[in-house]
Amino acid sequence: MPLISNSTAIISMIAIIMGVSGSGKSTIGEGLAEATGGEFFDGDDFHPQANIEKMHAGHPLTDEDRLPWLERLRQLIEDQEVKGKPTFIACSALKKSYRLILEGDGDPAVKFVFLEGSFALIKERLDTRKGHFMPESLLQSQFDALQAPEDAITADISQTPDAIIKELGAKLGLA
Ligand SMILES: Nc1ncnc2c1ncn2[C@@H]1O[C@H](COP(=O)(O)OP(=O)(O)OP(=O)(O)O)[C@@H](O)[C@H]1O
Ligand SMILES: O=C(O)[C@H](O)[C@@H](O)[C@H](O)[C@H](O)CO
Repeated sequence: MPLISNSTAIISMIAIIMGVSGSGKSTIGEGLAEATGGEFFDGDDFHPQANIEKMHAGHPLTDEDRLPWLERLRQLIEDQEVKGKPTFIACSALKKSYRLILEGDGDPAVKFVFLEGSFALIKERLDTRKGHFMPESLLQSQFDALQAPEDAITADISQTPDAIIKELGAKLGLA
């Protein structure tokens, strides 16, 4: 389902697909990358192992835990900007202060895409997800930490993945 209708390369579009655990960041980010010929990165791959182990043990991360992770993701963003390909990064980016780190000094290439959904719907999805390190028990702490962005592109996650990808492709100017 190619979204880009012409061969014009999208220069430095870095979309941070954000939201609580289980909101669909990886599913949608991978789908957008596939649909646009862009690149997808799972933010979890940039966590220190200690963070993964802490979450797996059922403990929420602190601002201090997340700082090195966010700094590594900012470096990824800067590395990707020179490639001139659409880039999609799954990253919870729960707080405004985290988003300020990711967007550097107001980097115009960075766009936040907020996947919005209810606790009940996301809990239901996490209950059926298998083989992931993140326990469903941490979902409330994710909502507690979430500071919804005022100026992000948003999508209602009660839709199907395909419908969300199509909607976001258009909102990102990729269709
Ligand atoms: N729009 C959707 N409709 C139905 N199921 C969905 C949708 N989006 C994602 N899912 C399913 O919900 C679960 C969570 O999705 P996903 O792992 O992509 O979320 P995530 O935000 O990346 O989670 P985490 O932050 O914990 O890695 C998966 O089992 C996925 O298949
Ligand atoms: O900021 C955080 O608390 C973490 O990054 C979590 O969001 C996990 O990365 C993700 O949800 C599990 O895969």
